[in-house]
Amino acid sequence: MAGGGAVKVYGAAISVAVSRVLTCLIEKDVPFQLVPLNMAKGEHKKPDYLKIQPFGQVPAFQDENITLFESRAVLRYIAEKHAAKGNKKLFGSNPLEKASVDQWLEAEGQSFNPPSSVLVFQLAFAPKMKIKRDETSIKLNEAKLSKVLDVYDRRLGESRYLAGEDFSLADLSHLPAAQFLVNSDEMIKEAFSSRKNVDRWWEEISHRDSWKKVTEMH
Ligand SMILES: N[C@@H](CCC(=O)N[C@@H](CS)C(=O)NCC(=O)O)C(=O)O
Repeated sequence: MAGGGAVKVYGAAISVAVSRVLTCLIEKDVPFQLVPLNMAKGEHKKPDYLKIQPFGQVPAFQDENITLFESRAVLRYIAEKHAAKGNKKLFGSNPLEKASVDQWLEAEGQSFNPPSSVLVFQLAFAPKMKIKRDETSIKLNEAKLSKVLDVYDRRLGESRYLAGEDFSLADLSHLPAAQFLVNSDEMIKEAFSSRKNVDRWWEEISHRDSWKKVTEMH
């Protein structure tokens, strides 16, 4: 993956926000180096790391002398900087297409992510960490996620992907959390598969080569 001048991504591929960035780099054919951090030992809270990710989270991203954080901002940067490389359709090609990608990328961050991130923790990580599941929170967030999926199902009845006819950053951004959810809970798997258009969309995006490569790194 790495080559001379490769960009650096700090964190582990298993992390949702890190694998979002890795998928984008693979789609764009941009060589990268994954720099592991030992989060169990709190390396993400050490002063040196806080200089590049002041919130003490992963990923942090480094391209020559610039550093960035916030995975969705990093996606936009990679797609703009490497507009002529790899998948050229990830971030649209005119202001209106870009606005549509941005709109659905915001929907992922503002509407899909809040319930999904709670559910990923409760259903995928808490059991491994031997933390007791919070059933009330699971029910509440499953209901919130269902409402979001209803909106997606209607939208995906009108267009092949969320932002239009091409796979974009907006679809890509959903992959990591959605994969944890459908893998770890039958009810959520059913919430995806019982919605015809969401089901078709999920089958299509989750089988992309870029995403398969990232899941192999998990
Ligand atoms: N909004 C941030 C979220 C990053 C985030 O939540 N990272 C998690 C892992 S997926 C993390 O570092 N958690 C450890 C912590 O918050 O201490 C982004 O998209 O980059």
